[in-house]
Amino acid sequence: MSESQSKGSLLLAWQVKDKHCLVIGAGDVALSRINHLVIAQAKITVITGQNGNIHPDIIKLNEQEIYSKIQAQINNENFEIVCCCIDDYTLSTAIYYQCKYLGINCNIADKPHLCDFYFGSMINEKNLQIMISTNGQSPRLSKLIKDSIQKQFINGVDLNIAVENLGAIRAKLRELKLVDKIDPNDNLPIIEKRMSWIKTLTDMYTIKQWSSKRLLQQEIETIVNYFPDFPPSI
Ligand SMILES: C[C@@]1(CC(=O)O)C2=NC(=C\c3[nH]c(c(CCC(=O)O)c3CC(=O)O)Cc3[nH]c(c(CC(=O)O)c3CCC(=O)O)/C=C3\N/C(=C\2)[C@@H](CCC(=O)O)[C@]3(C)CC(=O)O)/[C@H]1CCC(=O)O
Ligand SMILES: NC(=O)c1ccc[n+]([C@@H]2O[C@H](COP(=O)([O-])OP(=O)(O)OC[C@H]3O[C@@H](n4cnc5c(N)ncnc54)[C@H](O)[C@@H]3O)[C@@H](O)[C@H]2O)c1
Repeated sequence: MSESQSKGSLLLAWQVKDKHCLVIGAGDVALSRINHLVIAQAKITVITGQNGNIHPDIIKLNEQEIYSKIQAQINNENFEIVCCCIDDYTLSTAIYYQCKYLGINCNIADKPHLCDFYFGSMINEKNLQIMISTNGQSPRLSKLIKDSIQKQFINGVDLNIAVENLGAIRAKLRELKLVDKIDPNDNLPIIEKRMSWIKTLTDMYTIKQWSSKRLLQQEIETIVNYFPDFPPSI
């Protein structure tokens, strides 16, 4: 890789649904980690301190039984990730090395050299998620950039409607169970055709147009039935 190429992190959409994730601490930072894990539908365990300093929203979530608050030993559990958000640097460092010993990926809040992954500023609009990272250079700037992107949702463009419309069209198209006329056992030509069709269709209308109206099931079917041709452009 040449020096001129940019360097950053590997930004992924980590699938932790139903996987066991551990949050240590119960303050503001722990709450933000928990909220991200709730959205990702993880199985969450929170270890709180013994001084009773638990964020009220964490208590509320627990009452809703969205996650289970139990005391757990890291050693006895197969955790997908560990998020440590406590105000005890010595203990955090020990937790980091214990996680490394056990091969668990972990994030020690605000200690970049003790993080296998960073949290970024997140926009969570149902299926549309946007993460901003400055790779540790300026978390506050990450937040400001996120806030400025988020204004798009307030200014009359609900991008999530575009996500839903195109998600539904893609799902309907795949339901058609198309087969290749030349070789019915070969799926590849159909996949190629389907991908190229959905790419062209997505590009035919602007993001604003895709966001302007939630399509009805019947309208989705009408659009998909044009395949391999296209509906008229607006
Ligand atoms: C984005 C966000 C996500 C989240 O935590 O959910 C996040 N920090 C947020 C806020 C924030 N954190 C800090 C401030 C004070 C102002 C400032 O410093 O700017 C503010 C601003 C505020 O509170 O408004 C202090 C701070 N943070 C780190 C250090 C250590 C260092 O720099 O060495 C210090 C200095 C501590 C000290 O001085 O001792 C380190 C990390 N913080 C990260 C993430 C990772 C890098 C992500 C990236 O670069 O994009 C990384 C590397 C590791 C991690 O923690 O995962 C969240 C915004 C949430 C939102 O969008 O609302
Ligand atoms: N990203 C940010 O905005 C930000 C701001 C300030 C601090 N921080 C960093 O993140 C850490 C947590 O921040 P916070 O604002 O949530 O702090 P906080 O003081 O609100 O919460 C700390 C939590 O850790 C718990 N705790 C302490 N020792 C524990 C132990 N041995 N076992 C289990 N739990 C224990 C406490 O009970 C408390 O719930 C800070 O220490 C700091 O390193 C981050």
